[in-house]
Amino acid sequence: MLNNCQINNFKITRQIGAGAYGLVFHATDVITENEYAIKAVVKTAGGLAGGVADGGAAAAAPAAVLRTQLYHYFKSFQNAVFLPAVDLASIAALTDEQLARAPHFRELALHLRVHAHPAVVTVHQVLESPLATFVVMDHFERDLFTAIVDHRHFAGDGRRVKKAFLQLCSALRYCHAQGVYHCDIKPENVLLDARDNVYLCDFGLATRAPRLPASVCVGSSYYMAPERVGVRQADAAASAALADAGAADAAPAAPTVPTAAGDVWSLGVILINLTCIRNPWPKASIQDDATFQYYARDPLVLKRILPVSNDLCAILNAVLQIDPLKRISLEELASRVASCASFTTSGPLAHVDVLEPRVVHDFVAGDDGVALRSMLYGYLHSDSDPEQDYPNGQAAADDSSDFGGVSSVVTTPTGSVDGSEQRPLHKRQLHELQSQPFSVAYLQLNESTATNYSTGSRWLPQY
Ligand SMILES: Nc1ncnc2c1ncn2[C@@H]1O[C@H](COP(=O)(O)OP(=O)(O)OP(=O)(O)O)[C@@H](O)[C@H]1O
Repeated sequence: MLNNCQINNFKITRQIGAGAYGLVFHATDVITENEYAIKAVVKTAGGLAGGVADGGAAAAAPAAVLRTQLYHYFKSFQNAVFLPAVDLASIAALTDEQLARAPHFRELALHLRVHAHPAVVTVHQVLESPLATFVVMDHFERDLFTAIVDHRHFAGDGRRVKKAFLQLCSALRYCHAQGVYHCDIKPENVLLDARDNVYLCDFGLATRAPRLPASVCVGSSYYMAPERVGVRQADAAASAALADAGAADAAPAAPTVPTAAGDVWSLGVILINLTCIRNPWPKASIQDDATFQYYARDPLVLKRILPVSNDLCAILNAVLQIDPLKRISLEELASRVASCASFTTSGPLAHVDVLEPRVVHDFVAGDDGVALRSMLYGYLHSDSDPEQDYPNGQAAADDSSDFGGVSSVVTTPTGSVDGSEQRPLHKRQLHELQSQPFSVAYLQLNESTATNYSTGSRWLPQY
């Protein structure tokens, strides 16, 4: 419907995405013919449809509402608008107080703090209109989910798996070093270029809080760490029982949990996706998920439910530590994956190349060596990163303010949302979902609120 509308020198050619917070379009620069993705983010404090204050009426189809508004906006200017660009550095430098007054810049501000890393999608311009902010980014044809599941792109190539994974480790380590925690690491939020380089995107759930209260539930359910799923009474009791039996590493519920460790867990699930084309469980909850309960009792159960080698199982056990304080660091994870000789018990990934440091360097440096220093951050800096160290009993920099007091934010594995229910988030709004073919809905505003959980995914574990 917005095809052939033009913003400055960018001609919109088609819509390529719709999420909780905006619409994404493919666009071509009419001068250079370069391709871009342009994300339109609505400029209201409540998000796409005004938040819960409107009783959910406008929230029925937020993407459609924005699309219609944009249609009329462009039409009133004969389909060509000329918009001022906002200085990127000034957005990145916005303080929390300023972002509270301009919440539509929040995701962008965090993204801009880390987009210098070659494995993070680059933002080129931010254009302001009265209706929406338009974010002009690099465009990539496919995401990691499509490459893994639909194209089986990684199924037979261990070096390709390692390249993608090591680049992700490097990107995430860079984000954490900049004090940005993604909180929604999943294949749908990783884009892929024709040379198999990966690019992290969608900082819509990112936060600068190094620790979050254990009651904050944020992320996409398949990829959420157990401490992110939310500690409820029943889980705490089950954990305690397991701990009493000496059967698990389960720790008693902590008041806050390290945010970075949640991202590391999600990477562990992505490693399973890349090597096994499966997810281990729909949700890392002892109470709600029988498979995860088995895993909590015996981590070696991974070898029974997935075709993983002993080597990979050991790595996964180090990543998927139930206690976030015991989880492996990103540096160690990258190093162990680089030197892993076997991912699976049989098939093409049963024997994979052990990577020499030079090859790792090439993989993470990118073809053109752009921003080599930041790319290599995770490999060349041996000094510990304060954001990554979580000694027991450390004074908690507890901060759930990024989540607007809302304790639960869960996105769909598909990355798309159809807006059947909404709640405020990041002083914008959430959510969603249910009717998508493999969506997961899970909204929990506090411990007493009923949980709504459904799934029907291509990712469903097959044992
Ligand atoms: N740079 C890009 N190149 C190509 N496609 C993109 C790009 N950025 C986003 N997309 C597409 O648009 C979709 C939605 O983008 P994004 O995830 O940033 O929006 P969102 O509103 O935060 O979505 P969600 O609520 O589902 O997380 C993505 O799943 C992806 O398919």
